[in-house]
Amino acid sequence: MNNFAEWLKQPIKAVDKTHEQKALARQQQLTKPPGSLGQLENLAVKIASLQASEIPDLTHVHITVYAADHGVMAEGVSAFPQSVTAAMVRNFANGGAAISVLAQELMAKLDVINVGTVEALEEILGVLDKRIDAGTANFCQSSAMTEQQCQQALLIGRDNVFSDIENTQLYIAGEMGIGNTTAATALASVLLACDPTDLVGPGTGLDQQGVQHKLNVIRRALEQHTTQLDKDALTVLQTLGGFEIAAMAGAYLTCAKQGIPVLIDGFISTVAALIAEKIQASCKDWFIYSHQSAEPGHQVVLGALNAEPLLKLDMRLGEGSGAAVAVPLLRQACLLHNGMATFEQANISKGDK
Ligand SMILES: O=C(O)c1ccc[n+]([C@@H]2O[C@H](COP(=O)([O-])O)[C@@H](O)[C@H]2O)c1
Ligand SMILES: Cc1cc2nc[nH]c2cc1C
Repeated sequence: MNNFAEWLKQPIKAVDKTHEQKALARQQQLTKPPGSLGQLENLAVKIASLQASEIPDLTHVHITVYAADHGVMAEGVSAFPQSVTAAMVRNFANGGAAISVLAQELMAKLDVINVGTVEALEEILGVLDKRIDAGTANFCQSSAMTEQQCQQALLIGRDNVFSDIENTQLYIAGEMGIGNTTAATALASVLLACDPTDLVGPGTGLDQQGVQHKLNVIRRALEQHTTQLDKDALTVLQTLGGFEIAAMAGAYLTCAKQGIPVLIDGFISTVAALIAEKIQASCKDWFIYSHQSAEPGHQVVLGALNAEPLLKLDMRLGEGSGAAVAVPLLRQACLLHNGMATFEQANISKGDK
């Protein structure tokens, strides 16, 4: 049995129902009309049960941005050139990207991992070089990844979760990869058995004509790989995915196996969550969905996962930025849960009902 197969077969950790009940009971005792903190109550209960704790705590957030390039960029599927992926890796490390700014404010640990940019980057302080290849292959011509590459990418995500697991109270995976909305759209349309028209969108900013071309490219790829795409989720991932998408799926599965709550970001991150869920269904018990991105397919994928995103801000940046923006809400939900007085403590009547 190799490393990968052993990891894959490890079960997903069961969520602690006792702490869910305890947290629900506490919410009923806090000095507020029951339910008046709305979704913040559900969030606190969810985090308390995922952390199996009476005092849910999100001081230590681990954010990892996975960056990679996509062979399908040869078909002209993005408003931006491929070189932006590598340039943004430098920007993450220099502190100038949105996620760099947000992570600093949250006092989160920020990792940047190069899983496969076309450009072989110089050694950059703050960037982990785990480059599998110079981008994936163009999935209009062949499978995006070999089986071995796909496994390697999943395990990069696994290893990143383990790298700071003792300190991690919440994990966020972000991505950077010009062209990756094409890969994510193709993956989701296969995994959800829907037409790519229902999912395809502008990504970084294609016009209507560009979106139509992107749709045609995706259709061509789906026709080319019909036999492969009829197989399991791992084969679908290998055929149409990206290194960063596979790494995120590997990280999500590992969090769910080890019992670490995950805050999911935008469209591409949610497609990685869908892949993880297709591999081991109960992993989604560990997921919290931060926001609904402006990319039209996101709503569809969230719906398929029965997910209720916390925010809808028309963001469509990726990098884990939407998830980072939602962290203060989660923290405030925990603060209220832990810090508010009970009716008994404050000597206030609970009312008749
Ligand atoms: O997170 C999202 O919902 C999202 C929606 C659209 C685009 N993006 C980001 O934009 C890049 C992919 O867009 P594109 O048009 O090059 O496929 C990639 O780096 C993503 O992080 C991200
Ligand atoms: C500038 C830029 C920054 C990004 N961050 C995530 N995806 C991105 C795409 C572009 C184009």
